[in-house]
Amino acid sequence: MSERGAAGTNDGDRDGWSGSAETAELAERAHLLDRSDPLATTRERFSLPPGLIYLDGNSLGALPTAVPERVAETIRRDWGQGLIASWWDAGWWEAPQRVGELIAPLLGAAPGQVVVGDSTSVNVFRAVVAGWRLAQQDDPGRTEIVVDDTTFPTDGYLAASAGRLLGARVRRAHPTDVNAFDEHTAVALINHVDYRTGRRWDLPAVTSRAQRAGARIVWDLSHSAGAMPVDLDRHGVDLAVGCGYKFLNGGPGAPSYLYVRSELQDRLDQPLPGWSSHAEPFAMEADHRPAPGIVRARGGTPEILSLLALEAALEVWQGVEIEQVRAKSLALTGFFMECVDALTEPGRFRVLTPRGDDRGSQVSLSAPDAAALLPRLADALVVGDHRPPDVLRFGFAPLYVGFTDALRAARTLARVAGRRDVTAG
Ligand SMILES: Cc1ncc(COP(=O)(O)O)c(C=O)c1O
Ligand SMILES: Nc1c(O)cccc1C(=O)C[C@H](N)C(=O)O
Repeated sequence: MSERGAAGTNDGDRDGWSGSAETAELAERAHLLDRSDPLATTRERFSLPPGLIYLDGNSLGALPTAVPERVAETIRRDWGQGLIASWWDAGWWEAPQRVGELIAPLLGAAPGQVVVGDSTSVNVFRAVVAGWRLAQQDDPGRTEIVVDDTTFPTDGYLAASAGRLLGARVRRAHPTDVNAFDEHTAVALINHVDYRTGRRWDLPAVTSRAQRAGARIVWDLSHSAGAMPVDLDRHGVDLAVGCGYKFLNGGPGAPSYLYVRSELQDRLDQPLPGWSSHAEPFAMEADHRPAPGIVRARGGTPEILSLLALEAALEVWQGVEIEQVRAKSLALTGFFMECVDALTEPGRFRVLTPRGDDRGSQVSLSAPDAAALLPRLADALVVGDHRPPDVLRFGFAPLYVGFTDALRAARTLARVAGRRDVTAG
């Protein structure tokens, strides 16, 4: 469980530094950037421990202030008093579609194409097999599932398992490989942002390459949705999935979302149908008769408590444009890289994240002692994470992280990494 150790104790000097002209200039810029930040006030919509610089929202988003009361009320009133009637009276039964409609604008999806429920892993499986079956309907001769070779592990594991069940060959390919897909490819599963390096792949180009080869495409948007526009409808994406607990702040284990392009829904043959995806769930028929529309992508009983926590969490997006979020995300990550360059010893860290706009909302640095630095950062109230063997990841959630936070994190990093002159004491 190497994930442990990220939560630190609140002690020690957190801001100390020498105050050189260079650092003073960075501080001044951070201050000005925060002052002109149109998203500066959205931080008030979150409940964060005082003094903490939380740079792990790409793994577990922060707690929106609306969530605790909403969940408590759902438990006390709707479960405690309403009991079984709450499935209808409190809108529980429709919640997977209702929460899907709240996420849809963040994905660039018109209504009726997003449903929420089950884990991302489960929906990866659902989408890959559904994509395979859609491809087989058009061309039963296709034999391959292609997975990007930088994928988050769960996607690779599930594609491999789907491959064994379907009798498909599973092939790894790099997302920039123009020959990644061919006449054998039935479905491709690609991560929009590489969880390790923060590199963003070209969704329109990869989608069109896959589709030109006659394949169906499934995007895993876990590290992009909520941090940048993804424009699924505009780019004609077939299927997409993603986590509810990262940039969507739905809480630990929040249900995931599944997007199915409307034109494909009538033909969707998903591998995990349940009574809740049935056209008449309460008819209790022996055979599954798929519901029309996106409901067809549901499974069993929805996980109401976590679904409604996610629904309350999505209130933080009121009045927020995803383009503003992207602009701030690029500015924040760019500023952080600049601070790391200026404040840490040359060569101490290698920046793995692209400096161009082909990046997500995180900065990954490699150093041989990355694992040892993480708890020291946490002790100084800077929370990032570590991915083996040598990567330090810092996620920048633009709704609650500011430029002064980015500078403070870089200064703290410089100090724990041994830069004595960045310590004032
Ligand atoms: C890109 C990506 N896909 C899938 C997952 C797995 O999601 P879950 O464990 O919630 O099923 C994660 C994170 O754990 C992820 O980063
Ligand atoms: N889901 C997680 C969890 O339950 C505990 C710790 C981390 C996670 C993560 O989401 C990891 C994340 N997908 C990653 O990008 O590494």
